[in-house]
Amino acid sequence: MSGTSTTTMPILRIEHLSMKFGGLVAIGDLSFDVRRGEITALIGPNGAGKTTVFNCITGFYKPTEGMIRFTGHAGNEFLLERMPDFQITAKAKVARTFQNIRLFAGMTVLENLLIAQHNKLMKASGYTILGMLGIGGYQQAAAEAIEKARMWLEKADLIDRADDPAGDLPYGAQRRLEIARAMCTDPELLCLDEPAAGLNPRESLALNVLLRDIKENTGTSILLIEHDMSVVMEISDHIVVLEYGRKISDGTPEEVRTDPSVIAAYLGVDDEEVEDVLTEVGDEKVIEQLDTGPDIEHGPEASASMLAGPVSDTVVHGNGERVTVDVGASKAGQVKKMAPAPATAKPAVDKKAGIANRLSAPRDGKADNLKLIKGIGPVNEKKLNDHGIYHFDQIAAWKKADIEAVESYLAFTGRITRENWIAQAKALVKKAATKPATGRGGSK
Ligand SMILES: Nc1ncnc2c1ncn2[C@@H]1O[C@H](COP(=O)(O)OP(=O)(O)OP(=O)(O)O)[C@@H](O)[C@H]1O
Repeated sequence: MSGTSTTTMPILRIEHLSMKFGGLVAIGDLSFDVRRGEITALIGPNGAGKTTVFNCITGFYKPTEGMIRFTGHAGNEFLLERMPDFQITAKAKVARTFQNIRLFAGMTVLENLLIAQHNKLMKASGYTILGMLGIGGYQQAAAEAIEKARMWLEKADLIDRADDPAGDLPYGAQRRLEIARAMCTDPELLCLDEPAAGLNPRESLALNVLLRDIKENTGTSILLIEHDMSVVMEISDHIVVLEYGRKISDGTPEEVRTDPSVIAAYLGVDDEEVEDVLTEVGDEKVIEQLDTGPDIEHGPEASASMLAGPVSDTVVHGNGERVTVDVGASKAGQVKKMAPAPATAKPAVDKKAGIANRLSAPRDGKADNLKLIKGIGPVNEKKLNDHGIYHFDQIAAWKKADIEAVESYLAFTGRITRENWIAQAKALVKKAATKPATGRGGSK
């Protein structure tokens, strides 16, 4: 124990954490802080290692390497990686919930909250029957336990269901009950594994309210794993992003939201968006590489990850063993590697110049709806407009050199031909010509 003031110390400091399962590096050299009194979110694609981090913090796994330093509000310091799980709960006061709900379904809602305080009540009884019958502080402890349960039932908006079996509650209410139950143990750190999973928007909102209440009105710090970005961006003070067990971003919601590595690895759920980011910072080779998907031979076999593949880089463990996997697996890493663009890269204006039939503005101030061409989404429509292409007839008239110039800018080699944009554009021009009143065709 340090005994020093802890006001500026993070409640949790993860330092060079690694966790290896056989040849798979689920977490590699991960360091980050959970600051006191804040909500920290741990995000990343499926299989990125988030739950493994939780399992290391809460003592379910012993990490292969690294330190997990917990500093309580009174200056009490613990190295969690050295403690058995029950001590992490009891001494360090770290509570957690799981991805799948683990309530006592047959007990009432109130009983679930009382049983969470069982240890404290037993202690008050002096572990004797006489104690439980009223000698000593048991009665008072029991009254306090009921009062605390009542308070959390109210905060979790469950007071009307106190006497119902927990298993009868709707899903979102069960999630809140789990959190209320964890809070009845007076944790200093609350670790929540996907609390918004499966919730409808109304239930997500109720969850946000509850978590904000915990942050603002208790001393409890929260570490949250969550896929629901509406929850993460709304309530988090600090976000740490993992990809293949490595940290790729760490900052405020705004910083993380605009980090190209994150967009590519996780937030850019749509391939076109990933390509969009890469177009800004990379070249088409990277996109072609991504199109081929992950290298299964070097990665975890049956991971749930949509980006599942090799864990990147090499990790050297204490025993001298090295685990090396394909560096090229990380989409975020590829984006990072490509930025900033090399000084020799051609400026976009050169590529613009390559399209022969550019216009400075749409004719009659009205552009055609280029999204009617299969393969052109809103992002590419905007890019085409930015490059002076507004009308179907412009696309219909493209020659080989124009196609090359456009593909070079959009980084979609072969796509215009593959998706037959020219023929689609010609058909739309023809259609518009037969309905001149709609003004859709744009061929004037
Ligand atoms: N006990 C284990 N034995 C072997 N491999 C494991 C074990 N636990 C996790 N892994 C592997 O470690 C990697 C990280 O898994 P983890 O569950 O931590 O990811 P996650 O980011 O929480 O994913 P999700 O969002 O899908 O829950 C995965 O490839 C997973 O298969």
